[in-house]
Amino acid sequence: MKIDILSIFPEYFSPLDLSLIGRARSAGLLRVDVHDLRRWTHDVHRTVDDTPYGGGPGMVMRPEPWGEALDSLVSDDSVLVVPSPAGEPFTQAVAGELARASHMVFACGRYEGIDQRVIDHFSGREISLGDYVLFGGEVAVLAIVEAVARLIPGVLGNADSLVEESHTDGLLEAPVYTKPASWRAHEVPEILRSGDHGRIARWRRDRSLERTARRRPDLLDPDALSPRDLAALTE
Ligand SMILES: Nc1nc2cc(Br)ccc2s1
Repeated sequence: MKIDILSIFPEYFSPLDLSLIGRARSAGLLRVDVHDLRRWTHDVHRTVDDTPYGGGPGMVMRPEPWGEALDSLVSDDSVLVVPSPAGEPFTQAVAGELARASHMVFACGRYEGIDQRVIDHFSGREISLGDYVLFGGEVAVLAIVEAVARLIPGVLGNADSLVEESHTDGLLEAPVYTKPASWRAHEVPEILRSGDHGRIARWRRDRSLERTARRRPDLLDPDALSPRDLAALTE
């Protein structure tokens, strides 16, 4: 997969050189290029913003630099993602969808946002990480790139990790434990040390259902649960 990121703060993306993503880039599984939007300005001050039509506080990002930048990066196979507080919710399902794209272009807005005509002209997909407002799209792009990159075959060393993690099956993942068996008088649940993999799998499913019902009842779809699952929720 090829990823292009446009921002007035390209240095925000140095973390993408680290760890798994850094290794994926070195292995050729992923190519990430970051571009300074000011490269497509032509005035001495390299201006990227102006006052909003209709008045109101703050500044809006001008369409011209975005238009020239996106003309040079976007093709018919590209998916343009524009992080925005007004976007569709970013979910694991959306991450899975984006992971199938061959080319993603991310437009990082700042100030009050990007002139809407840019997003409309390039059929950008506005995506929100949650109901809060950041200073810009850069932090959101880091999160989206990480969530998508780990779904690309070969990026995550152990693909099994994808199977039981939160949201893969629509539920929150069960709690996890490691050695020592006793830590500050807190014991690891005995069943996890039993070696009975069938009972362990059931225990984890029950904990996942309980945790989801308690913290994120909105994720529960009773029609998608087995009678055994429903029984676990009513115990
Ligand atoms: N939650 C989010 N806040 C923002 C703010 C700006 Br400015 C641009 C993108 C995003 S995504």
